[in-house]
Amino acid sequence: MSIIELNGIYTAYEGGDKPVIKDLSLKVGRGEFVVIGGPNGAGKTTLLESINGLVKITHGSAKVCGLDVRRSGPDIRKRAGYVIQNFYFDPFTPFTVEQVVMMGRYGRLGFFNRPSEEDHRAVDRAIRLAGIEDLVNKPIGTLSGGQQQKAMIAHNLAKEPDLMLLDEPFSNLDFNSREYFKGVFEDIVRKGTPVVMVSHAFDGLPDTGVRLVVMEGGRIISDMACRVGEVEGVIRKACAVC
Ligand SMILES: Nc1ncnc2c1ncn2[C@@H]1O[C@H](COP(=O)(O)OP(=O)(O)OP(=O)(O)O)[C@@H](O)[C@H]1O
Repeated sequence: MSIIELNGIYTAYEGGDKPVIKDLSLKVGRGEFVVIGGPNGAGKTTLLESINGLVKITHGSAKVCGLDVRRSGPDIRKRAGYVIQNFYFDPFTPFTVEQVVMMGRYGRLGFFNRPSEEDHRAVDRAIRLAGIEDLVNKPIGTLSGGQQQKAMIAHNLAKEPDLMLLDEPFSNLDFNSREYFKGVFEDIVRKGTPVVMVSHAFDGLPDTGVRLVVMEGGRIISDMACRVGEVEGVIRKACAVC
């Protein structure tokens, strides 16, 4: 069964006169690691936000986790992790790192319910996995860009999502952290959860082989499986536009 099933979708921003995504079809199943590349403005972020219902789909059909995206955006967002590109918290944001990671559980437990033992265990696991144990009591807005990014990855890991959407998740991370999180994402895929990662420079490609999707002008212009060792050659061939 496909986790993502888009058929001929068009999407437009509020007030935008032209569609950004045009006649795009994409199927992603369990255990797939899909990397989306392409030039600035190609529609990569818009595609992620079409998948989780944040951008309006005007034509075509879209199912994610078995739900109709046009009707069930909020439910899909409870089940899909989404690490946003270049997101920064205001320095005065009144939440600690641990609270932000716990918010990843709210889709399961509801805003007003008390976290259970299981929620605390999931949060502890995510914090450990992201290597931010020393930051848990710090106000999120006082952290560096890279530390905030790790906290947001932890927030999405704590969610234990059915699908993980990542928008340039390595942009603020140093080399060692990139290598480390690449392994974390590979592990999610190995356990069956599909990952769809936007990576402008095809950065942080997993060593295990990957499906490379290249976008330009709101369309997919290339979609191919690519085994370990083939990545560079495939990118050169597929992505003269990048
Ligand atoms: N909130 C918005 N309202 C209107 N148009 C938008 C909005 N966000 C993006 N766009 C437009 O949609 C198009 C695609 O943008 P998008 O951010 O999806 O591209 P991208 O491939 O992710 O680019 P980049 O590599 O620079 O992040 C661009 O022309 C952009 O101007």
